[in-house]
Amino acid sequence: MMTENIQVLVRVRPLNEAERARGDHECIHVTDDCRTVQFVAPVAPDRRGAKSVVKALTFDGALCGSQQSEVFRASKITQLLRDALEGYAVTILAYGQTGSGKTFTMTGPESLDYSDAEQAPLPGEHGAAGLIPRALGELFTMLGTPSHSHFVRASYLELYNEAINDLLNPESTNLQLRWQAKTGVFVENLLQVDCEGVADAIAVFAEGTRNRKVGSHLLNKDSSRSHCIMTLYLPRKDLRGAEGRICFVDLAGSERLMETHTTGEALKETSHINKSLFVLGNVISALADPRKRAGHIPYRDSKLTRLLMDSLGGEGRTLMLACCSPSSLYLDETLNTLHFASRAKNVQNRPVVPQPAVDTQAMLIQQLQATLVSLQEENACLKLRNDARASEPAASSTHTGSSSMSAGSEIAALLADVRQLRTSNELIQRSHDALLRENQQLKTKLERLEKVFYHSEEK
Ligand SMILES: Nc1ncnc2c1ncn2[C@@H]1O[C@H](COP(=O)(O)OP(=O)(O)OP(=O)(O)O)[C@@H](O)[C@H]1O
Repeated sequence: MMTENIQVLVRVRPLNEAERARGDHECIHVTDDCRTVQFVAPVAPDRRGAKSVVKALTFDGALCGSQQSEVFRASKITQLLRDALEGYAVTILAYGQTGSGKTFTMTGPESLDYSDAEQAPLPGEHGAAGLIPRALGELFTMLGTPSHSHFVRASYLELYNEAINDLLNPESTNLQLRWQAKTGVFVENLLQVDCEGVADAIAVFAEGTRNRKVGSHLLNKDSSRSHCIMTLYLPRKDLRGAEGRICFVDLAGSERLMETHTTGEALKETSHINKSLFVLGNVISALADPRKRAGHIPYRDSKLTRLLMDSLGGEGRTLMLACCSPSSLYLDETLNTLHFASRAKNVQNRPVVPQPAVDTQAMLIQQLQATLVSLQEENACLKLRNDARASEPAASSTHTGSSSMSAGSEIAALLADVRQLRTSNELIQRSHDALLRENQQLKTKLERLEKVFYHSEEK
């Protein structure tokens, strides 16, 4: 099976007003090759007294500035959407310290108002729109409206204090993670909304974004307090092939409690955020290390990593957007992000389009149904011919003795055919019903087995 490393793109935002006013300087720099990030790393003083050294890390891409269209291009979203339409599970994951620009990159600036689903700006209307609205626009440009090839359904969840909440149905909280052979890990009872066109998809995105938990602290006045995942499911209309999907993950940012002066409920939120990011770091470290890769990977230590199992070392295709602040004040956090991103680059996935299991029962039922329909048609045809013959004037049927004899025997033969067809219709109908019952029993049995398997896995 082909392996493929997680793709990593680094985005360095510009210094903000507060940082400039404070006199912070830029401590990282993207070089002209648009792949390398240079930074001044502190080291223990050497004999000549030097305390820092210029280092560089290379990624699949690196950019700075505020141009959203550049991020869209560099992320190769069009190709990723094509992959998802083909049946792959694609994930785009924004990672970085609080205030580093994850939400700006995924959604857009605060000035873009998604608070009213009806009035939400459509992609193309605003150059500052982030990756998600742009990807929604691109998807429907590719599919056309209405789409003839795929259905599009969307879900939007947040992971807040280790509880999964449905952002499209705010009453639906603390949802459970389940597992089944066909889909792997999934969130039970998570609402999936049909999107017929880009306006529907943007309205869904706006509704979920409005319901996200946002808080304010010293490093970011609109800080995400939860990890959010918007997923587009893309089943084919002809029911052939696997259902692809594309997930947009906007992680909450790690933060230093001392600096954000966090207390009370916010302190609890931050501890949960930091803990799940810590587990994410452990999972990435284990997967990035060829000696540990084959051993135990601690996915089960947090819901976030369980949700991302397929994207990290699994069968999906993943792009990580590592967001960084350039401010010298946050050099430590930025170096953490860059080293995390560098490890993530070594994580290998094995992207495959899952082959739908061949359901022989279903195929047999389909064949029987087709036979039944053609027999019914034939039957109706024969009946018509039969009725027509029976109503023909007697004169014409008694034209000659022998022709009357042959017509009579033909009718008798036809009636025998009809009787035979009726009998075989009934037999097919009965075996069809029996197969349906058997199929239902097998499905119930399979669900029971999956539950047992899932519970034993949980233990
Ligand atoms: N590339 C950029 N260009 C201009 N402004 C940016 C850029 N990235 C981020 N910003 C601004 O910086 C601030 C923080 O960004 P954002 O809220 O996206 O950070 P975040 O990483 O999502 O933070 P948190 O983890 O706390 O939610 C916002 O005011 C945002 O508009």
